[in-house]
Amino acid sequence: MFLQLDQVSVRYAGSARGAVEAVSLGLAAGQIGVLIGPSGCGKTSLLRAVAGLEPLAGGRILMDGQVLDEPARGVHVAPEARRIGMVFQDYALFPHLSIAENVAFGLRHLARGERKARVQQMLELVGLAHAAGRAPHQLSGGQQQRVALARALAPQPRLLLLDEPFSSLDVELRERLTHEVRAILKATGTTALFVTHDQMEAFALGDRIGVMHGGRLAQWDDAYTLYHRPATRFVADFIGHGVFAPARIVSDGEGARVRTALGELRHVAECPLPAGDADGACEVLLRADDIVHDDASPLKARIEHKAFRGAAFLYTLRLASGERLLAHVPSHHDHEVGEWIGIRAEVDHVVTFDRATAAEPGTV
Ligand SMILES: Nc1ncnc2c1ncn2[C@@H]1O[C@H](COP(=O)(O)OP(=O)(O)OP(=O)(O)O)[C@@H](O)[C@H]1O
Repeated sequence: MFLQLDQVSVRYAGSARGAVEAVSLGLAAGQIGVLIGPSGCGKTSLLRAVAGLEPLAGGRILMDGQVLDEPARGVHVAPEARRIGMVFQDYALFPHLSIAENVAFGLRHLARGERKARVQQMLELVGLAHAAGRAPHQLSGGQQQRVALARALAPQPRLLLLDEPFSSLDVELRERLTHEVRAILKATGTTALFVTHDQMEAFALGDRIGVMHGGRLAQWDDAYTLYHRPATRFVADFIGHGVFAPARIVSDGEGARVRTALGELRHVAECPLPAGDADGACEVLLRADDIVHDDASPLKARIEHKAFRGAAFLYTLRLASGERLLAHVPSHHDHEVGEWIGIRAEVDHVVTFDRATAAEPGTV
């Protein structure tokens, strides 16, 4: 792995609990990793630790085989010696310097001609060659953030760290820039680690996504696995829309199935089933896209709430038995709150958990 974190912990003075607790992850060269999780879960602290800006309380960080931090052996490579680039939320361009001068800022070690060529190349990469002579305030927020990216990439860092780089931009621009930035990072073969709290951004950007919770890394996987095979109840709850419904695992001559209020679910082979009770009691994750609106279905649910999501409605439904469900329904099926609609479950990945207890194993 190009970037390797082993059991990394960060603890702030005066705080009983670690901001980051024993996090291990690996990122191959050229891969993009994304850390997501609720506010205060330790994403920024972990990113700052990789940058060398926070000392480790334990564990070690390696990049390209070199130990950057290992407190047990007294190793700490200074931030400026790591060749790590950073991009933050608030552009942080120098207001009194032109766009070209901003990009040239970290290139003082290069000869003049080479520096000029690199600046030109970087500005072309982010599509802003025409703005080289302008001042930062003459550019839009999205353009300024592209300059910040060009400035961070110009010294050819070994790793790029980006902390919520799009969070001050509006949704549409954010989505476009997310794709652009991924394309730029891939074109330059840059290994990068992002922090975001936006799932869609994480899915669009990350080759590997880490969900953090209470300082710990709950799961580190590709987007597909994270969504379809969440390792913990917290991850299942945090990613996507869904509910945990009471269910029972039955196993006989026909193989294992999960019996729910929506009928029996098969396709359980991919996901490990919990040990469960002796009688197979468990909870099954039913995502909004597992519940299909079907007028012909004998199973009916009452619409309790609906939220317009563009192409689809997110319906909150209630079965006659009292169970609550969420369903994504194409928005041309515009039913009223209070109406009963036919539904059925179409679950390709059946994910079960032990029946809810106060605390989930493996999380804090
Ligand atoms: N400089 C600091 N001194 C003391 N405690 C800190 C410091 N910085 C962060 N913390 C605490 O460490 C924990 C993790 O904070 P961190 O900023 O890493 O979380 P985050 O996931 O990035 O949050 P957000 O999404 O809100 O930015 C929090 O409990 C926070 O209050």
